[in-house]
Amino acid sequence: MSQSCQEIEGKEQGFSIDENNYYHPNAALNGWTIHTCYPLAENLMPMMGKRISNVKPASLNEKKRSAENSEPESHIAKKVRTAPSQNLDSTTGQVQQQRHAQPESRMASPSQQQSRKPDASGQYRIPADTAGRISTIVANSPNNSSQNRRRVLPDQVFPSKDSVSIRNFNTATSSTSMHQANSASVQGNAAKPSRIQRNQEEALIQTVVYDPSLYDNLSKEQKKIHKHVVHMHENIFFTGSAGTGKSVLLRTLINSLQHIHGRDAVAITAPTGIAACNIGGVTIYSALAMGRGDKEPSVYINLIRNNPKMLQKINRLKVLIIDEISMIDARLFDKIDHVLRIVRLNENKSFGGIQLVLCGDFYQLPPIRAHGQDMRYTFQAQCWNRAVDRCMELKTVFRQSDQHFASLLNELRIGQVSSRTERELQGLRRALTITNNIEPTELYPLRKELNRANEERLNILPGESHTFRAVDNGSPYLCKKCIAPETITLKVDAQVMLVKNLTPTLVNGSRGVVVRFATVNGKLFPVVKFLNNTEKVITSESFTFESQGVQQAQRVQIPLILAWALSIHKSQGQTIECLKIDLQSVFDCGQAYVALSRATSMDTLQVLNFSRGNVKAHPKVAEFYRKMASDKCRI
Ligand SMILES: Nc1ncnc2c1ncn2[C@@H]1O[C@H](COP(=O)(O)OP(=O)(O)OP(=O)(O)O)[C@@H](O)[C@H]1O
Repeated sequence: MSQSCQEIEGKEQGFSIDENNYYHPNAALNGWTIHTCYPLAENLMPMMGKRISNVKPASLNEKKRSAENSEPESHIAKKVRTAPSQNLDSTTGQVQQQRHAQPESRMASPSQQQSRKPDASGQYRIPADTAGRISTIVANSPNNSSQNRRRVLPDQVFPSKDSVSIRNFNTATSSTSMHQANSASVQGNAAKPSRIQRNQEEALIQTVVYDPSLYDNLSKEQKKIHKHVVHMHENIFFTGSAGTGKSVLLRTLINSLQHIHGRDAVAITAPTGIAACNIGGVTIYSALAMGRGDKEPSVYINLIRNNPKMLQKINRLKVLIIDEISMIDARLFDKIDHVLRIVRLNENKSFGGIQLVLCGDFYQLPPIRAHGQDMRYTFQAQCWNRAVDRCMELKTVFRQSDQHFASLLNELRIGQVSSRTERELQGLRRALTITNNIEPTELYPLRKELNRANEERLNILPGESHTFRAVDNGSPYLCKKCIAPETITLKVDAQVMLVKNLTPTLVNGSRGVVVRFATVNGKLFPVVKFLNNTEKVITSESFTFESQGVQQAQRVQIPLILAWALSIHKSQGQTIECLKIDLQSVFDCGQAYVALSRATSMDTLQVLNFSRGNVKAHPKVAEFYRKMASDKCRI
């Protein structure tokens, strides 16, 4: 009896295992070398460094194998993580052309047998359990082209003709292991790779390590969107009210997509610096070298064509992620579509064939538009219907556990506030109690209001002032747009907010209070105690600005802003524990909703000047969501 995993893994790939557990590679695979073995890999370890040609794996203990077969996925994953990496040192041969071999019994499981048949769309699926167990990398192209590589995630679907790179992504040590495999390859005996090949491999190694905990922590509805984006490669717009976990899902998608396609193939963008910073991206304008986005498409097309580096960068893109899509003007969206189709020489495909992942809530802040321009949401763009395959809506609110508060916020979202809700919100005028020496963050619609509020609070503090000046390089225009201020004056007890991710727990938006100043390398820096009780010396960080693929400006400054008061604009996308909002001068659609929905509970929310009159939702948005609901686009 001979079974081939060809059907599971891709058309031209595969090997057979006969009844004696001998591996018989297909002709196309003859000569490939196994480099890295992770899980279940006691049986594969002896194969490392050997070419696939009648290699006999170490025999498996049948009992153990059947026990493993019945183990849940998470157990398997644990094994993966603890696979002994020192064994990898023995690897020799070609780079990362590796083969996964599974025991016969596993391959014959009913779910996998099922998976050998293409689904309705003619694609093949690696079942979740198989993907979790797969341990090595496969490349079936003798050219060893990195384009032929893809990572397999649980339940991933892929076209049968694809070359599939299978790698255990469950291990945090995977990049190290790849590196080991790679360096081992340099010692290889057979076809020693050239420097160019090695560079290509190095580029591949830069790929992102998959973090399984991100996916595991998603809710069912979030996982469903993940599947449509990552495994079905659809152009998706996903939405949901504030606090439904859009950003959390987006971060997971970014991790998965970068892991699969490589870092450079995924553009992570947002319309504003702070929103981009929130997801570790750049503004859409800088990602696509579109300046302020106010010129004709032909200008950008020429600019990109005349910049080989930028052209290469854009041609390499496989996914374009745009967060806070509600703030992108329809005209800009159409312009991006036009430019990408032309520069990528793929005029017939929306966005030049790049997969779109759009995220946001159109009930929140409206598009950034030039003075006097009419409001046009992205869904009003000419290319919207053509470009977006599916709209999906998250329904479970995580930010507010109090259902009453969540439904009250929903009234604000759609701009239909009952008189009872109005009374309730007007009753939130009382002052809040101060915890941990951190006072409520105040939100204002206008920048001048918040600057005034911050300065007033700083002036009241008795201590000595310390001013930190940025060191700028390059374009002053870009430096001015930096999220970190040109100068910031601090005193002990000043309330501050981080504007850069420093550690997994101290991220952009983390708030704290300056507790003292400390000298580091002869310079004075503030020591901040954050809400989570972590104390950290905040030293200077570099903020860089890229345009057309090259760095245009750099600002070196401590990544802090005063945070007694913030603009509603800057607050979008944040969760704020203790909040004071003055709605007197709100002027735009969605502002009141965005401001109030930052709060986690009514107990930690103070609202001044609330009236039904200053809650606005745009009728076009309401119509769009009504249509979406009637099209049954939601989850
Ligand atoms: N699957 C989940 N399980 C538990 N908590 C979650 C989950 N997803 C998100 N959260 C939590 O919900 C809160 C809001 O999440 P997030 O900021 O991603 O929401 P959002 O939809 O992007 O909100 P906004 O539209 O206001 O930017 C965060 O505290 C986050 O940790």
